[in-house]
Amino acid sequence: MITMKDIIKEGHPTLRLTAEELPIPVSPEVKQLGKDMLTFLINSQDPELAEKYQLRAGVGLAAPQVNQSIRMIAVHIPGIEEGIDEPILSTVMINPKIVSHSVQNACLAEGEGCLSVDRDVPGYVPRHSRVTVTYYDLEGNKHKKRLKNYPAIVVQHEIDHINGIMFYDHINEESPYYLEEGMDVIS
Ligand SMILES: O=CN(O)CCNC(=O)c1cccc(Cl)c1Cl
Ligand code: NI
Repeated sequence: MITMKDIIKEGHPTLRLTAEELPIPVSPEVKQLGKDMLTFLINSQDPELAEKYQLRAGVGLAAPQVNQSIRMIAVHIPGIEEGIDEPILSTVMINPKIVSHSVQNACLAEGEGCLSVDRDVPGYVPRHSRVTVTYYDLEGNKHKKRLKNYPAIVVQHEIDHINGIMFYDHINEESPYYLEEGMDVIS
């Protein structure tokens, strides 16, 4: 199982690489890694397991964060009523690609955090408010999803990772809470 010791931290060169596209269908090893990444997220959101294995909670994870420079991400975004209803989005995306996006930008009111960054980096992270993403699942099926709000933000954070981008690269250095015209602040 993936635990915090498997997650590389900022300064590790792999986090700044552009990850390799994967041939479809993926190998059994890549399939297993994808499943392990999703399981990590589910475990990290379970208070008992998180405590037991000292996991920091995450709603997304990208393969480069476990030192695999391949274009695979996992997202597990719980429903509002934690544990009661279906997660909003729970899947592994292979070769995810933003094929279109809104002109409008959005950011999370609380900013963003990253398991590969052991420090708080305050500030708004401007991203596309809405995205259309194509990707392959672990079985090799192609999908196209239109995302908005929190799921759209999380998927963009993960796709950044496979392109060697960290969330704080987007924060305005002079004025971290600068709000661009028309920016949607998501809370
Ligand atoms: O790349 C994934 N991580 O680093 C996992 C930890 N961060 C989060 O779960 C997280 C927290 C806040 C906003 C966003 Cl967008 C994300 Cl993604
Ligand atoms: Ni991250």
